[in-house]
Amino acid sequence: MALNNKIAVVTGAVMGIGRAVTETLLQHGAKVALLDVNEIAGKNLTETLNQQHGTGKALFLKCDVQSEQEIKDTFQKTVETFGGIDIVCNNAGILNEETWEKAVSTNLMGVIRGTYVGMEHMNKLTGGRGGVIINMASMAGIGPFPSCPVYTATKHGVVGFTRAMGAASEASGYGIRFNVICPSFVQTDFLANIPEKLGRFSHLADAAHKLVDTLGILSVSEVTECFLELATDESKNGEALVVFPKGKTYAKFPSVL
Ligand SMILES: NC(=O)C1=CN([C@@H]2O[C@H](COP(=O)(O)OP(=O)(O)OC[C@H]3O[C@@H](n4cnc5c(N)ncnc54)[C@H](O)[C@@H]3O)[C@@H](O)[C@H]2O)C=CC1
Ligand SMILES: CC/C=C\CC(=O)/C=C/C=C\C=C\C=C\[C@@H](O)[C@@H](O)C/C=C\CCC(=O)O
Repeated sequence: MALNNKIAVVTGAVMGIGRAVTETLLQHGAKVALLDVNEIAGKNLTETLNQQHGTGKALFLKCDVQSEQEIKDTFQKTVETFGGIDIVCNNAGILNEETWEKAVSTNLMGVIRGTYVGMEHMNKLTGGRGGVIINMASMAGIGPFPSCPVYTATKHGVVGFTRAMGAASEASGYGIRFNVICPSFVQTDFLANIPEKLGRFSHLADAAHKLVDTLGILSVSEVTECFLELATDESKNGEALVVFPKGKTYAKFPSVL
């Protein structure tokens, strides 16, 4: 699928990986709705992006992915402004083992909300034109990360949900592909103040830092390369693409059938 003139929604679009995904989409000729809780930074970034890529290419919409109503309203506004939705990147996520219910609501439920509302506009069976939904998990969605069990659970949930949606789409004819990216550590503000975010597991912060040293740190562009591959390669559906500094690989899962 070529990205030129496609319409995309990115959650958590103002910082880090989401911002890089947004910039990549714009560079490839797509129009992008940037959804984020950070209104001031979001408006500033969008002004800059429209100067770089052309007026009206980027649209900032304040949205907390914890709210189904805000997701519905902002996706609707995207359709009214740009004329449809072809690509959704459910990227917004947090690390906080203390306020763990907020982490579940943001990281897992936010992805499910964004997927289901995205489908309302994209499903070929209900008048949409199909497209691709790419969710942001983590390597912690493939293997356990002892210092953050709830974060691990949310990311395992995102991987399982995306794979199941890929199979459901194929079986139902939605015309939408569903894929998930599982990066190891990425150079963003997310990695700041890790011990404070681990709550009752803050005593495992040193082990987490050692894992960062062992695995190394990815640049956001290594993640956007994965995004581009999953967005443009029409053969990819229900895939989990794992990326770490040594390279990227499609995850293989045990089959019970
Ligand atoms: N940085 C890393 O090492 C890794 C990050 N990830 C995942 O990538 C995704 C993005 O992470 P980063 O860019 O590193 O984080 P970041 O903290 O740099 O940026 C996150 C963005 O999401 C926004 N956001 C947070 N909560 C939100 C909410 N409820 N609704 C809407 N927007 C919200 C923030 O305002 C910010 O703009 C997350 O899902 C994270 O779990 C996965 C693997 C590694
Ligand atoms: C602290 C969280 C920071 C970033 C979030 C993120 O999503 C990054 C994840 C990066 C890598 C995750 C790797 C998980 C690997 C597991 O499967 C195990 O192999 C790790 C086992 C032990 C690690 C040592 C420890 O933390 O105790």
